Amino acid sequence: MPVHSVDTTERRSRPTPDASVSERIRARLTAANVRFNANDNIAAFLNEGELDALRDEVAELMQGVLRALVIDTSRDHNTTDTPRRVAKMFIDEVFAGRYQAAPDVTAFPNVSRLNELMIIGPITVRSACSHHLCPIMGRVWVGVLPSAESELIGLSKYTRLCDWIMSRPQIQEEAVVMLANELETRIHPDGLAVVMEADHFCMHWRGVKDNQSMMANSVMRGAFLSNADLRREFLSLIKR
Ligand SMILES: Nc1nc2c(ncn2[C@@H]2O[C@H](COP(=O)(O)OP(=O)(O)OP(=O)(O)O)[C@@H](O)[C@H]2O)c(=O)[nH]1
Repeated sequence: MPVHSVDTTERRSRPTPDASVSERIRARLTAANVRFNANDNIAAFLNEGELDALRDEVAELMQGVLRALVIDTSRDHNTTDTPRRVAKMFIDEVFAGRYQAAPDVTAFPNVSRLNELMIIGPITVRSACSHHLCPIMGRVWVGVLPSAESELIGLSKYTRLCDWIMSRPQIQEEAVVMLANELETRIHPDGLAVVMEADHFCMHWRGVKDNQSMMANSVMRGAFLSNADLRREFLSLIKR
């Protein structure tokens, strides 16, 4: 008779001793019941040194992808190091927003009780779609209407936070909402607006091959929703 029964979820999420590093990380996320979609940050579930091991694991699997594509990486000098390059690009560059902790953002109290519209942008966006992992390149504008109780953050931090959120595979509709949530939590403004316009290379480079179309979307919160004049002022200023 077993001394205690093991819940099937627990058993499923427990890695075997020879589990790969990605399996160990996934087991921790599953045990904590934490979502790990393509656009989620999982930095809190990585242990010291695991990013290096994860890079090695991705490189090894990438080698398998090239093999399956019938590319002779042993004799083609251009592709010999491609698996490692791609692994490094995914983990340390284009999807770094999944694996790195949020940037440090110093917040200052709004001592002058500023309550005028601020606009930051255009902030360059580099992201990727979660369907084809093709680039999404675009621009973001942020409008903030602070309240007396708001925290103010440095200008560069808008770009850092935007880059952190965008450096993940995702869809644009979710990206703008995630960015708005992040800014709202940190600034506690009376109103927040985020507008993004971007080119999707899954539409330009492949698929429909429509080079002209882009996507624009916006998130309006608080005063930007309730005050049409404020919304108009923001939208007319970013059009300049
Ligand atoms: N809504 C939305 N769709 C996106 C975004 N990025 C890419 N897509 C679309 O996601 C869809 C994926 O569609 P699928 O039919 O599964 O993939 P597919 O057969 O390769 O589609 P095609 O691109 O039409 O060749 C495509 O229509 C893409 O254009 C985004 O940010 N938001």
